[in-house]
Amino acid sequence: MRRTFTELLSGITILDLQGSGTVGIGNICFDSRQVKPGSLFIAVKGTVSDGHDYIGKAVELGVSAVVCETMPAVLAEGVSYAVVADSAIALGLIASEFYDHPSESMKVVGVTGTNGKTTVATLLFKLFKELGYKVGLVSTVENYIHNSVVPSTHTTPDPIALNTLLAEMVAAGCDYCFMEVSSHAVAQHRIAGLQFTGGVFTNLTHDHLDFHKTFDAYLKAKRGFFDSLPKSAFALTNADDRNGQVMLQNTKAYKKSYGLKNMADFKVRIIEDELSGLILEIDGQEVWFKLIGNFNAYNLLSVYATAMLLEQDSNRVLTILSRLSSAEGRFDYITAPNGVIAIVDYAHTPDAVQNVLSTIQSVRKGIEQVITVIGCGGDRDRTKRKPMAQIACDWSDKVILTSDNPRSEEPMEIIREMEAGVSPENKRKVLVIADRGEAIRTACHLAKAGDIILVAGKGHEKYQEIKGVKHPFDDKKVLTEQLIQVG
Ligand SMILES: CC(=O)N[C@H]1[C@@H](OP(=O)(O)OP(=O)(O)OC[C@H]2O[C@@H](n3ccc(=O)[nH]c3=O)[C@H](O)[C@@H]2O)O[C@H](CO)[C@@H](O)[C@@H]1O[C@H](C)C(=O)N[C@@H](C)C(=O)N[C@H](CCC(=O)O)C(=O)O
Ligand SMILES: Nc1ncnc2c1ncn2[C@@H]1O[C@H](COP(=O)(O)OP(=O)(O)OP(=O)(O)O)[C@@H](O)[C@H]1O
Ligand SMILES: N[C@H](CCC[C@H](N)C(=O)O)C(=O)O
Ligand SMILES: [Mg+2]
Repeated sequence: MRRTFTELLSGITILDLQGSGTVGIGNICFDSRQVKPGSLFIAVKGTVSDGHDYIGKAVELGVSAVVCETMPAVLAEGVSYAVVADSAIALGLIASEFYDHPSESMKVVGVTGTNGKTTVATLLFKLFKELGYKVGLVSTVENYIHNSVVPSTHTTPDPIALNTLLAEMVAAGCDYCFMEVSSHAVAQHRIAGLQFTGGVFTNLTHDHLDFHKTFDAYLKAKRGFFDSLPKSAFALTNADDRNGQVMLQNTKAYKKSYGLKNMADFKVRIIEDELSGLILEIDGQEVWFKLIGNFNAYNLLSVYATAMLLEQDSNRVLTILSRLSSAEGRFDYITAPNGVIAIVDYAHTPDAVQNVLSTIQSVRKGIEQVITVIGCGGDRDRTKRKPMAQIACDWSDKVILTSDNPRSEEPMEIIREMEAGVSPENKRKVLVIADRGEAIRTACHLAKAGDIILVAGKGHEKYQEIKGVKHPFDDKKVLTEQLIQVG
């Protein structure tokens, strides 16, 4: 794929151009550490550093052209430079152009919200595959190009990685792509230039305030996704979420809603919510689903509604959906030979912890203990720590506070911040064991037949990040080894 510099900039206002606009570009990049000779380097301002500081390095490594927001004081001979108002937006548009607008050659549906994105996007991916389509998936757990897995690094990748993936999906003949749209991705314009057929909103609760600073800024980032949808797209919102309507305030897309409580275009009624699954009434039909918990009634309904908006057959959709299991590490449970039930769940926000624990309360028989093992991620929203610990204590009989991914932080410091959320009357329930493996094993030793262990926060993750090193770690593996040994 070789294009001229100005061809790649089509649709972008160039504020200043120095050098030739017709220079051929063989590759695009935004990281000086990945420059290949003949590339176009796009300088983006980041959260840690500023790509503009690496223009000199990129030029040394042989780039042919540079896109930036301020013209460098010294220009290298034979290199072309274009100044644009926002190079993060330009990066998205250039990446789409470079890969021939792959999002326009498929039906791409984006899913955004604090919790449930992976669950909804993955269910849609599995459903549409079973309906007979070729499908792509962009998600926190894994990306898929129909049957081939591409490891995931982010919930929503950077624009170049994203358009590369989408182009591969188009090349593989995919009809649909279901993708998670994180608030970071909207704020950093990772999705600029993509054409969506539809957008789905799950819910908005406390998360990522380290990055967005205020809840209002977080809300606006999520809403930005719907603001950018075209008239031809659908915008499907959760009618029961406090911010469900606000999300669609400015959208040009046609608005649809789903819900359990409030008036909505797509409605569901919970008939039964048990450990064996959910029985829901959707569109007048009673259907059993493998997924567990009230919150999954929302996820299933949004998947059903999306399929209806994409004009699929209602009966086939419900039949297939009823057979599907959830994404890996989402209410993933094992029953040990000694009768202990252990659940691994990716709950890493206060709302998710509350949802998963209230689900456990609603399905438990009565006398058994609920033992929760929980930590909070380092270098992420610190204000989640207190409420997550508080909710864990309020809804469990015993809580083991431990480490999640401490990243660069001191594990015990994070745990101390969590402990501040433990009320005096809950103190007796709490144990502190910083080593996550040890914490899980202790929970297994404490549990008796019928007891329920919840290991929250890391779900599918196969590593634990401590001081910049990712050590192999798998909650479910530790549980399985321990419970089979104990049992
Ligand atoms: C906070 C955040 O979102 N950071 C992302 C961001 O990095 P950054 O802004 O810190 O970049 P930076 O280091 O300041 O560098 C600025 C620019 O200079 C360039 N640079 C830098 C150094 C150098 O030597 N040469 C060079 O050219 C960089 O390539 C970049 O273009 O842009 C990078 C490239 O796209 C991302 O990899 C990085 O994700 C980091 C690793 C991350 O952990 N992100 C998380 C918080 C994230 O994005 N999470 C969301 C949501 C999760 C969810 O709830 O599901 C996600 O979508 O995954
Ligand atoms: N609709 C929902 N409402 C509230 N909580 C939910 C919902 N769906 C899932 N959860 C909870 O949130 C956890 C994460 O779910 P999921 O991975 O689907 O969300 P996500 O939005 O993709 O998260 P992330 O932002 O980390 O990618 C689940 O393990 C469950 O505890
Ligand atoms: N995508 C989420 C993942 C959090 C998972 C949790 N295990 C942690 O490390 O905090 C984030 O980047 O905030
Ligand atoms: Mg996700």
